[in-house]
This record gives sequence, C-alpha cells and structure tokens, in this order.
Amino acid sequence: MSWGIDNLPYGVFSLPGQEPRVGVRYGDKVLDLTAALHDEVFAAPSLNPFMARGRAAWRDTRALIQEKLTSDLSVVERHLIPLAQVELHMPVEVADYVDFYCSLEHASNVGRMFRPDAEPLMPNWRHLPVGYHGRSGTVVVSGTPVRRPQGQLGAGVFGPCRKLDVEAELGFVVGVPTEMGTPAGEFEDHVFGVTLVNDWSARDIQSWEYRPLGPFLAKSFATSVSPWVTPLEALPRIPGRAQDPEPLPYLRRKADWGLDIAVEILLNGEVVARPPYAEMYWTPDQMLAHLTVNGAALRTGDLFASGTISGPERGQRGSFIELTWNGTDPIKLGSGETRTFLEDGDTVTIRATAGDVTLGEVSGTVAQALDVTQGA
Ligand SMILES: O=C(O)/C=C/C(=O)CC(=O)CC(=O)O
Ligand SMILES: [Ca+2]
Ligand SMILES: [Mg+2]
Repeated sequence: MSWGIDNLPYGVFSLPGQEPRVGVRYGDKVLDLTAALHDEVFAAPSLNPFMARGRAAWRDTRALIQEKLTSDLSVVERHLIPLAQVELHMPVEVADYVDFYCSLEHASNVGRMFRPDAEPLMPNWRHLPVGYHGRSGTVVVSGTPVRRPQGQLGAGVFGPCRKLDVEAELGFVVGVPTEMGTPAGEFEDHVFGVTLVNDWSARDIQSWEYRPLGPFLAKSFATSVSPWVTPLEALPRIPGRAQDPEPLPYLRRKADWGLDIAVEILLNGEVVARPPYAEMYWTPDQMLAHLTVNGAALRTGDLFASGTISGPERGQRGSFIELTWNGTDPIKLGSGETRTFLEDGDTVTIRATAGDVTLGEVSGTVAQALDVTQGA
C-alpha cells in the first residue's frame, strides 16, 4: 500500500469544530497521535514542540507508531481517521526561512537568461551553497490560493506580474536549535524531516529588482509547502554528486546525504517536468553547515529549501522560465494549448516519491491580481 508503514509522515489536521493537532498519515487515514500515544505534545497546532525533543525522541516515536500500527492495530484502529473527514493545516510554525540555489543546471540556466553577457555561474558558486533569506510569514500550506503579485516590472512600469513562475524544491525542517555563535553539529541531530516546497517566483519583478542584493519581492508573496513532513529516517540516502573543486573543510561531506527523490511538476493535472533530486550539486548537510558556519542561530521550525531542482535534460527543469527558455519556447500541453508563464486559474502541483515512500504533494491555484489602479 502507498503511505505504508515505512513512510508515516507527520502533519497537522483538524476535525470539524475541533482544534488542529498532530497526526501521522497511514494509507488514506490519519492516526490521531494525542489519542493513540497519550502524549500532549501532539495536541499542539504544529509539529514544533515535538520536533524540539530531538533525534532520540523522533526515532523512538516512529518505532512506537510502527509497533502500534502493526502488532497493536486493534487497539489504535479507532484513532485512525479517514482523510476525507479532516482538514490539513500548516504542519510547522516556520521560524526563519532560507532558500538555497543548489542545482548546477538551474543556476547555469538562470544565469544564461538573466546575465547573457556573463559567465552563467558566478565565481563563488562552486565554492559555497549560495542562498538568500526568504519570508516565513508568507509560507502557506498546499491548497492555499496564490494571488498574482503586482509590482515594479521595470523603470517606471507598474502592474500585475506577467511572468509568474514556480520553483520545485525540497524543504528541510529544523527541530533542534543551536546557540548563537556555535555552528550546527551533525545534520541528523538538527533536521527533523523534509517537505515539498513551491517557491512561487515573479520573474519580471525579479529581473528588475534583484541587483545587487538578490530576490526580494519577487519571491516573498507566497511559498507553498506540502502538509506532510517526511522524517529523514524514511528517506533512502545516496552519495552526493561529485564536486570540483573540493569544498573547504567545513563543507566536506561526512556522510551520504544525497537523496534519490523523483519529483514531478503538473500543470492543471498534466505532468510537464520530472526533476531528479539525485542530480543536486550541494547536499543538505552542506547547506546546514554553511547556514550556521558564521554563528547564526537555528531555531525550531526553521525551514531551509534546496533551491530549484533541475536536471540536465530539458524535461527535468524545475521552473517554467527554464522549461520555456524565458517564454521564448512555449511548452505544448495535451489539450493543444501552449504555455510560457502561468495564467490566472492555473493549478500547479509538485509531487515526489523516493522508491515506495511518497512525499505527497504541494498544490496551488493562481488567483487574479488586485486592481492595480493605485500604482498606475
Ligand atoms: O540567478 C539568479 O539571479 C537567481 C535565480 C533564482 O531564481 C534563485 C532562487 O530562487 C534559488 C533557487 O530556487 O534555486
Ligand atoms: Ca527558489
Ligand atoms: Mg517564495
């Protein structure tokens, strides 16, 4: 069965008229953990208090849930609630949100389009995982409509974004904080699990505003995440991609943190790209090491995303700016329509699997921009 005993992602659900609380997905049901495990940590409306307990608690809890769902199934069966009866919420109260830029292919493609007269990769790119600080207050759960942003599209030009795009990414959720001044230790001592992320991007706003400090309003209007957080333990690991030059000692890999995750992007139900996470250049342990090397503190609920997942093939690109080469080469849909960037009413779904483990999906529908008269 999919969503089986080796999967068991955590999320936050509610029944009509009740407060949100933590559950685990099993098949087409959600196990009410407050009731099944008699532990009030799961009565919270986010995973944060549970995630703060740390790695030993994460491991023991997962083992206990697996035991309850197999040998003690008759005891906990009454706490399994059909998904059709529940509403799913933001799984995590996001503290700080950071987005990296870890795909060599994505960085090269975007570099070619945004900086056609320069080298596609900046000189720092192979030496450190480049990132920027995003906006945690507009991280929303799958299903939340995304209003087309408006803003400056060039000198003296204001209006609704005309180049609305998505970025298919993985997000890593921090459970255990660090003290300010002290870099993070082992990856699995801090990171609880993985979500799917759609980093909605307004390419026309971005290309005008981003120099020299990076994306600002082009990416802060909405970032969507999947309702399920998959524990690290559920994910098969592979060696990371070879790196040249060898990174500085603080960035050197001590364990295999490559992830063999197959991602799909769907536009209005049709698959338009299949980005392979296994191709990412910088691995998540390297992102965490870099994020904290200067002494920046981690907090429970921090979310750091991988950056757009793009592979070497055209059909593996994780954004429409790449798939359509900045709108110059539209993609053809099964309906006979073509698309460059997103139109109002379009629904984008990103879903992913790692072997038998599914990470679920993150979905969002584009709503029309506000009336723009005030800026005209
Ligand atoms: O090359 C640039 O100027 C920026 C490209 C991006 O859109 C960055 C971004 O959001 C990071 C990523 O998703 O890989
Ligand atoms: Ca991004
Ligand atoms: Mg964003």
